[in-house]
Amino acid sequence: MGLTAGDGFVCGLLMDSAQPYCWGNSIYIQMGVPQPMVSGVIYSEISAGDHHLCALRKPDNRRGNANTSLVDCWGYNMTASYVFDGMFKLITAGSVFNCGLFSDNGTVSCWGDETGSSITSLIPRDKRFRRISAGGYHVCGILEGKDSKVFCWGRSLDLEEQISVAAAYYRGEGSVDQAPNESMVTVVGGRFHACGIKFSDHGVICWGFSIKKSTPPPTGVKVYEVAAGDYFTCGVLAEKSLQPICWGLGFPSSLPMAVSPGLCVDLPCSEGFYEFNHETQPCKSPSTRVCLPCSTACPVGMYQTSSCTRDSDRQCGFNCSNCASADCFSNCTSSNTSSVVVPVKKKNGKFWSMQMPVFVIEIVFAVLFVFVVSLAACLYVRYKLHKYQFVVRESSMPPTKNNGNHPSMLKENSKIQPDNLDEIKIRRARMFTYEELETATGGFKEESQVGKGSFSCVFKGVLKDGTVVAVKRAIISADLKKNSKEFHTELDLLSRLNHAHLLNLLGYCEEGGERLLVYEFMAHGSLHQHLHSKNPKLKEQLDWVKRVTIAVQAARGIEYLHGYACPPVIHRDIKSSNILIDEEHNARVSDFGLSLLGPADSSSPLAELPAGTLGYLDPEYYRLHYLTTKSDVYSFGVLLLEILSGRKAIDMQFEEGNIVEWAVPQIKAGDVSSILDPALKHPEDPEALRKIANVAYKCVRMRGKDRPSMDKVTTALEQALVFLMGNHCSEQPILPTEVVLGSSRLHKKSSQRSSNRSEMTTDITTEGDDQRFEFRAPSWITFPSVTSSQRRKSSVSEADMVDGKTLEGKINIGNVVGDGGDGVMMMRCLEEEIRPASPQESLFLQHNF
Ligand SMILES: Nc1ncnc2c1ncn2[C@@H]1O[C@H](COP(=O)(O)OP(=O)(O)OP(=O)(O)O)[C@@H](O)[C@H]1O
Repeated sequence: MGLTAGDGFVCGLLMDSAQPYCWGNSIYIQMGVPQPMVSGVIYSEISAGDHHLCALRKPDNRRGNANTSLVDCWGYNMTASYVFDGMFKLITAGSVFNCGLFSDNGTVSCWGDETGSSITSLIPRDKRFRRISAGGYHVCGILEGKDSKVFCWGRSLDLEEQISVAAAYYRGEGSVDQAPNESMVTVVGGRFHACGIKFSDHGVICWGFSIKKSTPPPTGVKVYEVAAGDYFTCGVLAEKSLQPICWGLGFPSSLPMAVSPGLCVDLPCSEGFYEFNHETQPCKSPSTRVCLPCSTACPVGMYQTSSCTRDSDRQCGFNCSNCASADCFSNCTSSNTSSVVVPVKKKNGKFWSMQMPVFVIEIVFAVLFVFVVSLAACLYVRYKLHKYQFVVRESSMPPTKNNGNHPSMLKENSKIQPDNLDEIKIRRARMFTYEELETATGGFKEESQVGKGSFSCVFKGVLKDGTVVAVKRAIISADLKKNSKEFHTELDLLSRLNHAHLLNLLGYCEEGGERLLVYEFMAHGSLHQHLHSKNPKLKEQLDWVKRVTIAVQAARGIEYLHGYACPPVIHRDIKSSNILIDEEHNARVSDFGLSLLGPADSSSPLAELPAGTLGYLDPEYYRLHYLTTKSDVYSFGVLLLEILSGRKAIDMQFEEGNIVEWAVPQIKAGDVSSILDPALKHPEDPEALRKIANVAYKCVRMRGKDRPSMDKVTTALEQALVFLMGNHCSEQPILPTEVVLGSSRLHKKSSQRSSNRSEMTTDITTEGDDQRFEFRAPSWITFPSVTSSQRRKSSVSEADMVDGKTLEGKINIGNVVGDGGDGVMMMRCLEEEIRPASPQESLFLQHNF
């Protein structure tokens, strides 16, 4: 194979040096010729897994190793040279392993991550293969012999278990190692599925698991070649067009017009191959042709009608007088049971004459049906619109600040006046002209640039009225559609959300191809810049208290997204560069470009293709597309480890480059001090950091359902912060005022909380996530908003209830504000912020909760 691709990278064999050359965006496979590379070595074949590449060396008879195979691999966990007794015919890569097929005896040898795949221990030693193809955690091969049946093996128990958990999002008859009992010409492997081309009719057949929204494999078409991606497969249509077609999920949307089923080689084709003659003529030179391998035998139940010739493959036919398979029955007509194969033209003619009236009736019926349904739909929509307009006219209430912000109201309004939808959604954000922002940032000059993301550059700017802002300008790419999507997601979400620890959107600009978002300027940049700065002073600026405060604040922002926004929002890209720090070192969660509105019930996950940042990606989401709010919890766990250790989520300069794999064993062993950032002095009492490390460890558990929810994480972090600060710091509020505007979910939450009170225990940092007591921060951390006030109220009473004692003594709250004076004031604030629900809002609440 001269071209192969892994996760975010592609490699090809260079024509001149016959060495691999890679490009793309992978931290494991660098651009260029992979290193280390032995000079002068040439390769015959390459194959790439998720994060690795293997290349089969061309045999070098001069070195006397004629009967050995040498394979060089590079990338995650695989960089080494592997030597095997015997010659490999081909090599093939799964996600985390590689296999080779020996040419002399058809046996297989595999190497790589055995724990993830069990591939080596499951190799069928007694079987001989003609060809093999590996997918995610399995290998399928076509067995030698007349039958050409397929045999697959390999699995990950862990994955299988996860798939069964996520069964609602996968479909499939069984696991991928249960191949259908069919003779096949070729087979390929995806992540949890495999597909093959059937011998009988060259149609495709797939098995294993696929994601629910996947499109099914094509039927009734012949294909020449197939290739598989993680969750999709593509094939080249054999008969007419040589057009590629894909099925499954997540395949490329723009496909080339026609694809040659092989390379053009000089005529004549070698023995066992036939010339591929096609009207599209894939080969330019008249003396070259694509040579395709002749099939070696006819499948069971068929017999040879003509042998392999120079320009045609072996032809096989069914014996219609003795059909034993469904394929045979469908190929033979009842009127012709004695003949071997019914001539196609005759068969078609008769078929059409019988079927035509039926088709005509069906089409007339379908047209009538569509007409009636459309008419009914139009009448229904008209009726609804009329009703809503009536409700609006009836409503005497002018749009106040709060009711406009209410998501439910946005929904209803959008139904009433579709033309005003955009206006309503982005009502809080001001529209800027491009010129205004260009002036504010000095023409987007380089010195104004404060950061750069994958899809945008961020500039510092000063508006005419003196407001300092950050202007995020989407990098103008050919894919304006993608830019616009992320732009609108962020614009839409930020316009609806409002929380002290979410970055505030001030405005936007959408002119021509330009997409700009205007935010409050965060004077201290991102948490990433602080934690990973080469400047030790910048690192030290965030001492332990500041770091943990930032963690608490970020957790609150995310908790708001999950628990109080309606519908809940899954951020999908929680990482240190998306936690921004303002002048007073308060944290704001930013970058909603990838966010999704989740299902109201977090136990029903979204099947979304993975997006996010490597190192922070929830494995369950990454592998299974199982996306819930717990995916954000995983990323937040990685962020906590980053805060504690000062290490990047993935840092290949360390032997254990992945922060989770490095830190979790140490936390589990109780050795938290060894993961703490050496740039900071260890605190006198490391208990608080130990608690945070435990929270982080729970957040990064493999299964989402074993991770705590964000509200529990926040509670535990707040408690740790109190431990960390001791008495002396408790005089001043360290967390700024939260402002949470109306969310209907709120009402449910608070009532749930009060009804749950009796079940609550003390600490999520102790084992067992069902411990429900939500310890809340002491009152000097002010919560004059709805959520916060309610929390505070319940916290005080909950704290009072633990073991019948108050917790004051235990945690030494210091200047606790009693439930008297300030508490009353806070409740008044609450009423001012959230007015009583309007009739429409009440209706919405009743309807939804
Ligand atoms: N409001 C802001 N104030 C100050 N600096 C900001 C602001 N917003 C972003 N930045 C800086 O710009 C950088 C890039 O931000 P952006 O959100 O575009 O990308 P990212 O999240 O780092 O990367 P990606 O988009 O690839 O996930 C941030 O890391 C931060 O340093």
